[in-house]
Amino acid sequence: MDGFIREFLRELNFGQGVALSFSSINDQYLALARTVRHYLMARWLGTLRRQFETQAKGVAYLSAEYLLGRQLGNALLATGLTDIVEEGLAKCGIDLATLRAQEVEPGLGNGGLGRLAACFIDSLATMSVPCVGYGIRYEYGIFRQTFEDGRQVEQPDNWLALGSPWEFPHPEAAQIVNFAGHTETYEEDGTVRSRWIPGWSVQAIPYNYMVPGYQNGRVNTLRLWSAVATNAFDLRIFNSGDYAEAVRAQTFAENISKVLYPEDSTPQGKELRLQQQYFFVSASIHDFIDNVLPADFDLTHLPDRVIFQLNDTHPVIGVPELMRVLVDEKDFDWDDAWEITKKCFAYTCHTLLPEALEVWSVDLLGRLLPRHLEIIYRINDEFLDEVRERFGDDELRIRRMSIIAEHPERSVRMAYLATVAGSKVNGVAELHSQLLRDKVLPDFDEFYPGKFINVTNGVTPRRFIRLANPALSELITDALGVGWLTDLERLRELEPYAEDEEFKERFRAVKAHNKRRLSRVLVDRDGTSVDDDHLLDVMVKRLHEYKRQTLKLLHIVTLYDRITSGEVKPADIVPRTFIFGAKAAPGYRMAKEIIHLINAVGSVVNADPAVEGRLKVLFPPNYNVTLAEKVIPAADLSEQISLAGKEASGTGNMKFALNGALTIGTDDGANIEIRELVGDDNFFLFGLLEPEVEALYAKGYVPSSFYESDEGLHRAIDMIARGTFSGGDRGVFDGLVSNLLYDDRFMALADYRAYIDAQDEVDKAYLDEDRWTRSAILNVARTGFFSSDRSMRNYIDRIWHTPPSF
Ligand SMILES: [N-]=[N+]=N[C@]1([C@H](N)O)O[C@H](CO)[C@@H](O)[C@H](O)[C@H]1O
Repeated sequence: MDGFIREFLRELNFGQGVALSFSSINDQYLALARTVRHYLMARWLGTLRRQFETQAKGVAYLSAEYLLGRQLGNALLATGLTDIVEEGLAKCGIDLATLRAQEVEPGLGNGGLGRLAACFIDSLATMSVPCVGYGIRYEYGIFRQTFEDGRQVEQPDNWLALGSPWEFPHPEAAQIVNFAGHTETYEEDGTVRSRWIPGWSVQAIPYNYMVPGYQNGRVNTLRLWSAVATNAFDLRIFNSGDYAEAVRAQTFAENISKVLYPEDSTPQGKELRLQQQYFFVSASIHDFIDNVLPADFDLTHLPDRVIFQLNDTHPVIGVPELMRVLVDEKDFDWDDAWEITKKCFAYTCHTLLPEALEVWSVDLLGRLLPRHLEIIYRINDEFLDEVRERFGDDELRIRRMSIIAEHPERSVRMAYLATVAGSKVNGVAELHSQLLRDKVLPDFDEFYPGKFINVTNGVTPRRFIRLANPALSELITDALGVGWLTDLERLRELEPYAEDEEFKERFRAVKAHNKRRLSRVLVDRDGTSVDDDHLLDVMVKRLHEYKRQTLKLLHIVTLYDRITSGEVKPADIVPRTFIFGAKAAPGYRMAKEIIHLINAVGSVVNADPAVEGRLKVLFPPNYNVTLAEKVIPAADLSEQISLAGKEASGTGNMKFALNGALTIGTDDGANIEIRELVGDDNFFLFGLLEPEVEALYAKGYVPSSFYESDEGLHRAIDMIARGTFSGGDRGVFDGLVSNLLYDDRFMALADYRAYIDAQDEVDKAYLDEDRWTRSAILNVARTGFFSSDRSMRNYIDRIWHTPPSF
């Protein structure tokens, strides 16, 4: 410990340049972060050296998003230094928790996809698998959400403002990334070749982040790129007095990595977004070839050294980029280059929403990346030749399968390009992968037998059990001993404890403790609190109509109506606190309307003495990884109520079950696999199944018919319509009400009755405390499958073939 204190004070004095007695919390946090990273440095350098010596095949994970969460706690856990640091700091009169709370989390992602990437690289490091995560170092991450009069207002997320001690910039390893310009063909030894004459370029500066394995001596690397101008400052123009023009190039370049696009599942076809995608993918591919591979490496063997995993379609421009590098820069002939490329990529699809599958117009692509468009055209021509060979001149099939869509505008279907080029295509939950094969890409599943597989998502137990829920972790370790954190299926051994009175007592005490802890956090944060005798009913995820926060709202309004109409005595209602957490994409008007209504319903319910102590609605703003770590361990009920066939997987659902919450949910995404593992008795299932949804769409869905035929639903919608939650002003939520009655694309009204009935079952179950506790323990015991370590084992065995290398 003395060693730690010495290091820390040295870092404070010589790193921060302050004496302990004059140091700010931020000084102390930065000094601590840098001290802790010292303890990881040897492991990092050791990992890099061993990787270079062994030349083992590794994963290059290409993702436009990484939702990392705070780093300090995870670094302390990985090094096993938490207790020493806590005591050492206490000796200096410093509280570790205060410094941990000082860290601003890097919000470099929108939701599930970004967090999944973070869980995956954590697991690969803990499993000693060589991996470099590649992405973008956005200067501004996902916006900070505030509420004004119940409406979402976005604030810029200036996460770097107070310093960023976990990153290591390496300007000397910058890559040049080109854009625009034109191509020209030329003849060489009888072969017509094409070359790209770019119009402009930027520099990509790498910032390295440690990805520490859990107590295994290994530290992998996350390399995030930041854009700067190739010539940042034009002195000649400056001396001519046009100061803004003098730095225009720099401003222009910086824009590329300035800010994360805040859309989740609805991509923005903006040019800057494509610039961002090409920027990090081109820099990453060149970096891997120039800096990870030995200088004289023969790229014919590239597939033996790396698999580029495409995290959704965002990095798919990497396919024509590798072809360009091999053909134009390394003089490979086309066919050889294509054979290499096809073995080097694999693609994970994360969605089922047609509007979420990215397409880029050939106009934009031709302007920004003219050589890449040429390459895509040739890939498509050769692919369609193969299709014709197999199926003859079936024009409809050719048009359906062409990477180039002709309507509504000639554009490149990135999911098709990824499927043609990828060695494997996977969905992220069983149902999702099946629907990908049957509904989204059936022609490709038929054309490429065996290419489509499933790898169900997972979450890292280091962050979402050990760090987020130390009380539960202690209880599990008391029962099972150590080792379960890296072998989560061992949670099965907890099953017998569901019948153990003392364990059940301690399990309930853990949940109550986490509720009190959450309440303290919310009191500090927003001045609100949680009653720990309330059933905590939690819905935290991005705001999207397919996730159906409106259905949750209709339940709350129904309960409120039951009490205020006198239909039910307040004492007969199981006291519930509803917690929402959700950001809406700034341009998603209906999502913002729903946020407004949640806050409106909350302010009326929370102020109404008739329901005081029975119903409470909380909507802490700015839901993020840090808040998730406090909310999820405190929850009793996990809301996973998307319309069947819409949520590819979900990962929050897994985190809740692993922390002892029971799920109320539809048979959608990974809910199905959770229900199958925990058992129907320990899951509140409701709602239309995916085939029933399709049948209702086909038959013609008339949402108002459900309103007409269900009195409870009728009353709930009428309460909203007549202004009960908007001071009697009927107009405020008119748009939302009309959308529900006459559009309701995601069938909230169709599933209303089944949902309300299931919620009444929840009330009955919760009143039987012993039954609820047993179910909660069985949820923990039976969901070890959802560790991201298991997901990684599946990727390694079925796609990557990158065994751990020690
Ligand atoms: N983009 N995207 N897709 C999602 C999430 N919104 O980020 O990816 C997540 C990670 O695969 C999924 O769990 C989730 O269902 C899916 O909607």
